[in-house]
Formats: sequence, structure tokens, C-alpha cells
Amino acid sequence: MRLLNPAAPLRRLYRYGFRHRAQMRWAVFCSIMNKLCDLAPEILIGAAVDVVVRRDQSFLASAGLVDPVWQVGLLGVLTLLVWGGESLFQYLYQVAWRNLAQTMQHELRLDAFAHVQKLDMAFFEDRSTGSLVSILNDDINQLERFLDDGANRILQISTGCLGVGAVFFAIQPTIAVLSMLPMPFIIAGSFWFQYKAEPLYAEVREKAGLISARLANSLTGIATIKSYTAEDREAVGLAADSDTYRKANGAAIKLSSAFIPVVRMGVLAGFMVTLVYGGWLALEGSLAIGAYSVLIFLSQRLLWPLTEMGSTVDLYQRAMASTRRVLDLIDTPAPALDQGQPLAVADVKGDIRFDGVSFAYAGRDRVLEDVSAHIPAGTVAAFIGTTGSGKSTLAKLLMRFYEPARGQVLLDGVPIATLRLHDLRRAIGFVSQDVFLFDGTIAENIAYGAIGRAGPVDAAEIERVAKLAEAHEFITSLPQGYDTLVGERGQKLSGGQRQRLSLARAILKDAPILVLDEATSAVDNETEAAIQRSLETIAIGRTTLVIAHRLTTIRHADQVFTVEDGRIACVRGRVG
Ligand SMILES: Nc1ncnc2c1ncn2[C@@H]1O[C@H](COP(=O)(O)OP(=O)(O)OP(=O)(O)O)[C@@H](O)[C@H]1O
Repeated sequence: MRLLNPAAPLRRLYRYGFRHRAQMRWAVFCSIMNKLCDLAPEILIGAAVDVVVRRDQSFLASAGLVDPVWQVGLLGVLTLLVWGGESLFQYLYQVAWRNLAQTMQHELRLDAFAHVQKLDMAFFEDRSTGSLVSILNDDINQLERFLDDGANRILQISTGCLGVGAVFFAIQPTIAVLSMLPMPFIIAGSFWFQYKAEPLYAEVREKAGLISARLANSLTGIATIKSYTAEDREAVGLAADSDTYRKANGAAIKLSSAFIPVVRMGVLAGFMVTLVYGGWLALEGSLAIGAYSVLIFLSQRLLWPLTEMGSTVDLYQRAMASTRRVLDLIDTPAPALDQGQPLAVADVKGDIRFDGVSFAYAGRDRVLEDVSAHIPAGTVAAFIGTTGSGKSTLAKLLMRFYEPARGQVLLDGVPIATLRLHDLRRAIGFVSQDVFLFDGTIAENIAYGAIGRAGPVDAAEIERVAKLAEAHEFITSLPQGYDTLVGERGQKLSGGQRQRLSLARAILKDAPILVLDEATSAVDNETEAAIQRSLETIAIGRTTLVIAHRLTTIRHADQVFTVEDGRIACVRGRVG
């Protein structure tokens, strides 16, 4: 049962690529035809020897073509045809396999990425970005390497064995049986190798993922590394990870390198039988010289390709270890974004109710305990409280990044758990505590807020929301203005500038609910006061949740909820 396991990812891959089966069959056909054409010259050489030695007694003569000159002529034409056929099918199979590899790689990458985007937050918290990038990129590339060449090689080796075996049996069954005796051992050896190599390659891929994770982590935190002069420490960390990768590969290399010499000894045994026993038969006159030369040439073609089995199986194992990782990722259950009750954003009033909500992050103690809060439509609610008390968690539950363990969150009286996830999120403009900007221009980052909206966003609208977020002034003072590139994660901007762009983006979204989690914590008092004035206008007609530490931020709130240790400790009315 265990030995069948290595084929499982291949079967899964086949099922995955089933829609391309016509292309796969064509590629398989071309590979087989190429191999058959490739084997034919040896038979033609044998026939040529047969013609010149036995002339009008030759095999071709017995087939009806008596004149040796015509026999040689026919062999010439056949040689031309099979060489032409070999070249043609080589071209065709290469194009077919490579295109198939490109198509499947492209689709796998897109499907895997689309699926990863749907997975819930807890999934990402348990994995590093680097290791996911390694699956989405390196592992998918491994698959391309196998489909480019490995699949064709496996087919050609099998075709070679079957084709040559058939000719052997037709010419001299005893030699066929004897020379093929090592084959079961070689095939069993290949399975044994697969069995041994599978966990080794799985480990190699896992270690490769760890290196990617470390590199991504270190490069993201480069400023911290520099400020703590921790370059050497990071280099040591990478050296350790790289070393475990090297060692994991070392174990695989040891195994795969032993495979070819062992196979070669089996091959040699088969070849010796053909050479020596066939020679004796030819000397005795019971085997024609032409047939003997065909057997000698073909035994090479039969057995030597088996030495390639090692590298092919090696390539296969590496590819399957990667395929397993990619397909496992695709098979990870994800919440359905488009299931549930539809919600038209235009119909959302914005009445929010937390009803006896309790929640704990996976493996942690309770963060929220029986939280109940009602935020009527169109009002501003502020959440204050000590750091780590659970304020952001409330906002995340409203966004349904997580599901409560007990209780429920309701929007306009409907439990949000029953709503279509995408619709719910479209109804909320969310400025999270850790601002994230994409590598692109300022205008592109603001325009992100209009995704999903019909029609393009014009420059005037971007400018309008930037003004409301008090960002217009600093943007226009930059040499490229709205076309300024913000750098990865917006690192070419200050913290306060990033926050204002993130706010502008959320304002552009124009959602009936606005959640501001420490949205102005990094701007100065004067700018914040200006933003507050804008927010007062923006808040009209929508429900606003403000999470803040500064009292000035929540001055105009209709209600203030104080969160302490995961509970609502106090509710007050308007403070401003
Ligand atoms: N993804 C997570 N996994 C596990 N624990 C988490 C996670 N996010 C937050 N926590 C924990 O949950 C608790 C509440 O966090 P939360 O971010 O809601 O606090 P907060 O009140 O918004 O704090 P702050 O005012 O510092 O922003 C904290 O103890 C935190 O350590």
C-alpha cells in the first residue's frame, strides 16, 4: 500500500489537469512515436547486415524483395523516413509537453493564489509569508521541470522497453528472457528508491520553505536589523537554515547517486547475456549474423536507458513532493465568499449589534467575554480601553476575519454569519491599525478603495478624498505628486502619511459603515483636528466605529464603550 503512495500526487495532478487531457494524449502520442522512430535505425542496421551477408536469402528477400540492390535501396528510404519521423515527433512532443507544462503551471499558480486569498486569517497566522511564497513559486516551478522533460522520459523508457522487448522475443526468445532477467530487479529497485526518496524530498521542500520564510522575514525587518546591528545574527540564522536544507538535500543526493551505479550493474548483466550467449549461438550458426547485430545494438537501447531511470525518478519525486504541497494548499478548506444571504450595499442601514460575543484566538485564552453592544445606524461609537483589551478584535469580528465562539454579531438585525462574506465586507470601510500600502503610486493606492465599483475612478475624486483625509497637501508637495511611488509597504512615506492615504482609501470606498482602528494615531494634533472635522462630515449617514487611545479622537462620539479585559466595562453617551 505504501508503495502506491508516490503515485497519489500524480493522480491528483492528472485529475487537476483533466481538462487538458486531449493535449496530454497528443503529447504522449508524439513521445511514443518519437521513441519508435528512434529504435528503428538499429533494426535497419541489422537488416542491412542481413542483406549484405545473405543477399537473396535475407529476411527482406523472404518478404518478397529478392534483388539485394533494391533491398539496400528500400532500407535507405526507410532510414530516411524514420529519421525524418524522429525529428518531426521530437519537435512535436517538445512543443506539446512544454506548452502543457506552461499551461498547467499558469493555472496552478492562479488557482493556488486565488484559493490562498480566500483562506481565513488564522491560516496566515500559522504560516509565514515566505513559506507560502515558496509553495506558490518554487514548488510550482518544480512541476514545470518535470512536465517539460520527466514525463516524456518516463514514457520513452517504457516505450523503449516494450518495443525492444517485442523485437527480442520475435528474434530469439531465450536471449530475450535472459537479457530481461535484471529488469524486474531494476523496476523493483526504482520503487524502493521512490519509497525511500519520498520523505527525503518532502523534507527538502519543507526546508526550502523555511529558507524563504527566513529571507522574507529578515528582508521585511531590515531597518530593525540595521538599528540593532543584528546583521551577523541574521546571517547566522540563515546559515543554520541553509545548512539544514543542504543536509536534507545531501541525504537525497546520497540515495539518488547510488541508484544509477546499481542499475548499471543490472544492465551490464543483461548486456553480457546478449553479447556472450548470442555470440555462441551466432558461432554455432543457430542465430543469423544480422539478427545477432540487431540484438547487440538493441540490448544497448533496451537496457542503457534504464540508467536514466534514476535521474527521471529523482525528477519525478522532487516534482511530486512539490505537487503535494501545492495541491494540499489548494485543498485547504476555505470559507465560501459568495455563499449566504446576498446583501445590497445600498440597502445597508448600518445598525450593528454585538450580542453576547465571546471569542478566543486559536490556542489562546478568551479575548472577549460576553460582549454586548448596540450601535444604532448612523451613529458614531467609540471604543477605548487599555492596550490588548480586545478592541481591534471586535472590529475584526465585525469584518468576519474570525467567527465568535459564542454569541453573534448582527447587521440590521441579521446575523452577519448568514450574510455573503464579500457583500458584508463591501459594506464596511476599514482602516486597520497596521496600515498596508501596495507597491505602486499614491493615486493607485487610494483608488484601491474603489475596487468592485462600476466605472473608473477619476483624478478629481481621488483628490477630493485625499483632501478629506488631509493628505492632499503633502501629496502635492512631493515631486511626482499623486504619481509618487510609495515603495514596498509604503516605506517611502512617513507613518502619518501612510495613515492618511489609508484613510483616503477607506473614504473613497464610500461604505455605509466605517471602522477606524487607531486611524489617526500617527498624525500630529493639528492634522488630527482637521481630519476630525472631515470625519464629522463623512460620518453623516453612516455608522462609524472609532477605536482610539486619544480622547480628542472620540470627542464627537454618540457612545463611548470602555473595553477592559475583554468585557465592556462602561458605556457613556456623547462626550463631545
Ligand atoms: N491574531 C492573534 N492571535 C492570537 N492572539 C491575538 C491575535 N491578535 C490579537 N491577539 C491577542 O488578543 C488580545 C486583544 O488584542 P486586540 O488587538 O483586540 O487589542 P486592542 O484592545 O485592540 O489593543 P491595542 O489598544 O493595543 O490596539 C491581545 O492580548 C493580543 O495579544
